[in-house]
Amino acid sequence: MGEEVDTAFIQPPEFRPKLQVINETDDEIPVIDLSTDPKELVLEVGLACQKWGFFQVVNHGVPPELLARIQKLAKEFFDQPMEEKKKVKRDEVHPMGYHDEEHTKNVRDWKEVFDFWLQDPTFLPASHEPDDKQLRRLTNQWPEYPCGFRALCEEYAREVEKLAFKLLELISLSLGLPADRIDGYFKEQTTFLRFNYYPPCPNPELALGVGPHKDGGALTVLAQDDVGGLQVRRKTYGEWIPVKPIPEAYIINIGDATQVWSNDRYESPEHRVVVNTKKERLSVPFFFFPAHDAMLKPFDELVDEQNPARYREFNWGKFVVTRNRSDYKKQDLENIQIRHFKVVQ
Ligand SMILES: O=C(O)CCC(=O)C(=O)O
Ligand SMILES: [Fe+2]
Repeated sequence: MGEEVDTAFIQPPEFRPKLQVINETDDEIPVIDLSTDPKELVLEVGLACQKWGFFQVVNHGVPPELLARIQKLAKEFFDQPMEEKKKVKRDEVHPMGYHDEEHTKNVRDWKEVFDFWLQDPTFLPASHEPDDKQLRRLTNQWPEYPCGFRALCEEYAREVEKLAFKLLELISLSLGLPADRIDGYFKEQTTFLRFNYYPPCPNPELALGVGPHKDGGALTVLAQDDVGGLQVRRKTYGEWIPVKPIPEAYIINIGDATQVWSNDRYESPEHRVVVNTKKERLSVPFFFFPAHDAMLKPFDELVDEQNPARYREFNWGKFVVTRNRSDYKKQDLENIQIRHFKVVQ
């Protein structure tokens, strides 16, 4: 044994990954062809959302050469000296930019990130205090190098946004709702994109690239490279299932907002990223987040006497800001989760 990771990265024993190769199962995360006949497509999406909350899509409309260019650009950014990356370091005033101390559940993740808002500026509540009605105007931080970074990031984000809206419509239809039922929550958005860079790790049995978590928004549209490492926790037996890299496909997962809207018909799945000793890995998630003033609760159409609402209404902006408080200060209490809005039955 040579190097050892810093203790900040060490997962509690129950969270450490078992690294033996998981036997191939015939029960894999579904791959959905978006060029399928619309009626069939809605059924496939509905089944995938119910069973896994995770699926991959092909024939999705995002040009593969654009994805290849953005992956190359992101890699060039992370390959720069730390001094250069720190010029766009994220802090409390600029919550977007470069960061290498991301924590999930108070344990440090083995990765570096670069974040940017889809909409510049983006508005969020100034504080988590319920009575504070002030807003903060938030803007992106762009590095000087690699050249053309901003233009390509913006072009890529707009293409993935189209795919995200298409998926939102399919999800809406699969719940028996009109295609545009959810669109209104996204006129103004708090969506952001992220580059996740996972360097090789000397102790992949002790640390994780990202600890177990659920994504917050409506859905996530994620590109991964060919290395692998993303795992989803299966609902029925609870074991961790790898999400197989498929060239040019996007991985889609349901987030907390959709869980609330659907009144738990679709659940936001738990997932994590394992790292390895040899290969670096890059992933590019698009976190499709509603507007700061969106009020979230189960859709009336999905609620009746047999199926009462399982969540009380809450404000999306305050939820996000409360969650983000743990980014810079270690919190004693567990971070806010949607189950804190659950109605006790
Ligand atoms: O890197 C990945 O494959 C997934 C990362 C992830 O879950 C996240 O950034 O929320
Ligand atoms: Fe995630």
